Amino acid sequence: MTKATHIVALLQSHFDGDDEHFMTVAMQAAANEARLGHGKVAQQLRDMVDEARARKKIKGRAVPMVQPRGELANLVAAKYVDTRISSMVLPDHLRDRLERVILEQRQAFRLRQHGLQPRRKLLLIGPPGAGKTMTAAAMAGELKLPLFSVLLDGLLTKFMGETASKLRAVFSAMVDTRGVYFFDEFDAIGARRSERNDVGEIRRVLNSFLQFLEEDDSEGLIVAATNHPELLDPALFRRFDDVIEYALPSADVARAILEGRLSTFDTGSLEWDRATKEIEGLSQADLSRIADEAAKRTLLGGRESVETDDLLAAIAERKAAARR
Ligand SMILES: Nc1ncnc2c1ncn2[C@@H]1O[C@H](COP(=O)(O)OP(=O)(O)OP(=O)(O)O)[C@@H](O)[C@H]1O
Repeated sequence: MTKATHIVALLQSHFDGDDEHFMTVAMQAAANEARLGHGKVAQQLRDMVDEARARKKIKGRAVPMVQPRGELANLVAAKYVDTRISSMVLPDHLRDRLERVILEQRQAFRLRQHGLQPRRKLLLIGPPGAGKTMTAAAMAGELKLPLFSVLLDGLLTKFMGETASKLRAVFSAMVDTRGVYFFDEFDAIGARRSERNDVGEIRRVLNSFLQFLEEDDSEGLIVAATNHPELLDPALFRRFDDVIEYALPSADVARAILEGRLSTFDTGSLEWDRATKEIEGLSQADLSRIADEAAKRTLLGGRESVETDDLLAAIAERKAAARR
């Protein structure tokens, strides 16, 4: 058993907020356990101290990334978000996959203790407005991590080699600051290597990305998203831990999105069947806009309940805008 004096010293250093002394005492306790022949628990204590020290080192080096400085300021936009998976309307299979990533991240320490790696490199594919960006935000919100959106305009320059070095800066930031790093419109980076293009720059960028992704063992999440998976180099798919596919909403999902956004209104008299017939082909993003538009019509009409005509007019307007 660990000596009572160790427990007293651990408590004392905990109350004093002296992390270094806390870890020294923990190592003394480990040595004591080893002397008593309790090799397994001794090793467990040492591993925990090593892990805690590594985390501290990472934290200690952190740039205050909410305002990225220097070159990084042009490469990533940082923010804290409070989006949740529960605020998304998702088919069960998709919700299960996203929750699995979050669970693995939350239990990362336990997994690593057994030599297992949590899922942390995700590729999201699917049509525009289907919730890929919202997913990246929800991951950040659930894990209480900052969301770093990589700015393609800052990253992709016409000068050979410069983009690769900027990409390196983003990947080093991942080591310094744990967060969700979101590469939207990822096809701009991940297009096929065989594609002919200006002076081979894109090919070079892709090769760098593949290399950085492969070497990366930071603790954050890398989330790449594209509406054009067919343009991606096949080599990319297997470098991600998970490729998650998004689709336009089913009638049930569509109705749930509308109902969710209109939840502060009375929707009791809405003829849902008439409305859902009209929404085929519209995305989750279209539906949230439609709900907002119907809500405005209701409010400005001085009513408390949304009428079918409010919704049908909002749908027609959205479809017309999409055709333009
Ligand atoms: N599953 C969902 N549940 C509820 N609302 C959603 C969902 N997916 C998307 N939305 C709504 O649509 C908006 C746009 O979605 P988002 O930006 O995540 O789409 P995207 O797939 O990233 O699109 P793009 O490829 O055009 O960037 C969200 O801000 C949200 O209001």
